[in-house]
Amino acid sequence: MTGIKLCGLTRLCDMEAANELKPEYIGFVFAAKSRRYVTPEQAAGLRQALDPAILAVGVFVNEDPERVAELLNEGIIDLAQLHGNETETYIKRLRQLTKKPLIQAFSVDSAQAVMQAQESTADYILLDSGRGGTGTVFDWDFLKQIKRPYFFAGGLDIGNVAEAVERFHPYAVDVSSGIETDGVKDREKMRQFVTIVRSGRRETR
Ligand SMILES: O=C(O)c1ccccc1NCC(=O)[C@H](O)[C@H](O)COP(=O)(O)O
Repeated sequence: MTGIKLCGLTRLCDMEAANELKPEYIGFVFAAKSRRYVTPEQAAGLRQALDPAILAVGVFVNEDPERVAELLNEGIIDLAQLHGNETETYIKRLRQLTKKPLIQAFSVDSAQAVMQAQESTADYILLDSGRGGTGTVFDWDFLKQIKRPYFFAGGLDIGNVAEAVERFHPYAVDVSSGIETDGVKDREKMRQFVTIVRSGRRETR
């Protein structure tokens, strides 16, 4: 069954929605330039309100590995998502600092990018359209090449996620912009997104 990651959650009410919907993962964005940025202190508070069965992913862009490891080892997050230009050397360094799992994000703009993603030594790969959290869809035809399980991201929403799951059977789908209205998470869109993925089809009502 395809897993679900609801990314860019920032508020206590988002935790309540997640607890009700039970995605496998939620994401906190620690990239300072993001409008979804949360401080480690905010994330720690939100994490306390989160059902412990749901894994919390920290999203980082070229962050100091020491800082990433600190959040993992303190238990504020369960996995780190590397969403910048992190290299294999960076991953090796992070492995020395923590045993927690890593997700490496790749921007899918060519078949070559997909091949490069497959070679990653991270525990998981995430295929996205670019910088992250932009709501932009990439050319899904590039996914025909891939032979490794992946998080499928980039512009997914309640209108296209059923097709994404049906055609590609990803390890998990990842959404942020598609479950927002006017820049904040929308509980009803979150609910619809989760229902569609779980049932494998679009809601009729
Ligand atoms: O959300 C952000 O602002 C962000 C900033 C920098 C790096 C990553 C970021 N978000 C990651 C995600 O939200 C998801 O992993 C993914 O990109 C899906 O986003 P969307 O296309 O908006 O559904």
